[in-house]
Amino acid sequence: MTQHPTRADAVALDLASPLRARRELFALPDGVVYLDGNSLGALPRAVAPRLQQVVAEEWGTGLISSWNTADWVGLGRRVGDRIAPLIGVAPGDVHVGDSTTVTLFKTFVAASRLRPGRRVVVLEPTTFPTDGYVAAGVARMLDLELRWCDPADPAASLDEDVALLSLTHVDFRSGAMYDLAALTAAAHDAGALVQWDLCHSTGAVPVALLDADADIAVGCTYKYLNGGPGSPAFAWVHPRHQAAWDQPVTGWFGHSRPFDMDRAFTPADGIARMASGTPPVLALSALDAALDVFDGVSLDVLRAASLSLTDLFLELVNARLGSAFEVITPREHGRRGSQVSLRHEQAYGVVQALVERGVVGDFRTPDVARFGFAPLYVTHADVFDAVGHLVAVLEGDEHLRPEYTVRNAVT
Ligand SMILES: Cc1ncc(COP(=O)(O)O)c(C=O)c1O
Ligand SMILES: Nc1c(O)cccc1C(=O)C[C@H](N)C(=O)O
Repeated sequence: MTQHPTRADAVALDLASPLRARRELFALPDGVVYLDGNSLGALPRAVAPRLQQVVAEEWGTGLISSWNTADWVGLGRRVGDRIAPLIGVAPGDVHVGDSTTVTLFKTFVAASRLRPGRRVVVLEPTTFPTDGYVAAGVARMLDLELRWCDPADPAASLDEDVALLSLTHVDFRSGAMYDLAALTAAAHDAGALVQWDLCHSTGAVPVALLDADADIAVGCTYKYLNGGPGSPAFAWVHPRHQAAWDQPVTGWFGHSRPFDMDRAFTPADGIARMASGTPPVLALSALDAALDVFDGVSLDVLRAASLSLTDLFLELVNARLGSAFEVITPREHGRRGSQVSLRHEQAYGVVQALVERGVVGDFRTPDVARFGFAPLYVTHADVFDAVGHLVAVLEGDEHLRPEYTVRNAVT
């Protein structure tokens, strides 16, 4: 095998990293190398005390008055304001409150209604399944046509019938990243709107929605934003579309004056009309505390750290494992998110054997081992150790254990 960086080299990179103090903001278990932050982010230390305070004081003592005294009503907007700089938009334009799936339902419907003469919604077939399921449901409901594009060239599917191009910025399986600005421009050239699913980019990859002149974006907050299992998703709608934005779940929290209890629905101004029902205050509080870890972090520094980690992983895999795996993540920086995916016939066994050794990645059917590199808490030493365990798993045939022939893990 070829020469490769040593563990001392990896530690030196960690010591030189401007983010080195950030890892201490997370409560990671000892002895675990956590490379699954692209599925569920680690726990920031600030979350438990904040939840304790919200439960005991705001809920327990403040009771109903906390809607006003603790401004529970404005919590979603405040959290949205903290996500805004991470996706390159202005504060006041980000809604946080529902699951990604429900948010996508609202945005698919509202976006299609902005282009009434056009009947086609374009998606890449490699998208995360929920995006496709929701788009199909909306297409059935509104009598639209779903058009699956060539993932390598989504722009080729655009024509004068397309209302919306909806793409996932970073692919959940391969970690490949689309050129957000170029594809936004291509959609606009065809007279279509563009929606970006930012689940796998927000908090790890700089996103510049306003600079790119995008129309709509949706993303979850439990991956690189570390909001915790099931934390609410965000939605951004370009201000030019907000006045005409007509989302289908017109509940009282999206009303301009909810407590007037009017019979008629009058949507709130701006992005606030994306709300439907009572916001998930405990989940929003956890997310609010979790976002502290991004305070003072520049997106360029975050990106440099992410690329340094994925570069090192790729270099070590290449040098120490040769052709044992097919790397399905693009090697060009401009096309790579913050994960590396390796194809192997026994990928499930590989991932399970690694978990046994304390290295947590995940498996995606049928043959992909996925490793996410959350730049705020994954270190270069983690990367070095993970590859060492990967080598040991293959050398010891640990991935071939009979118990791994049945796939029974859900994540
Ligand atoms: C690209 C993408 N979209 C949507 C989702 C999921 O939606 P939800 O948060 O509703 O489970 C995921 C992951 O779970 C995802 O990776
Ligand atoms: N949201 C998840 C869940 O509730 C359970 C297990 C995994 C997830 C995920 O987020 C999966 C993830 N979106 C993926 O990229 O595969």
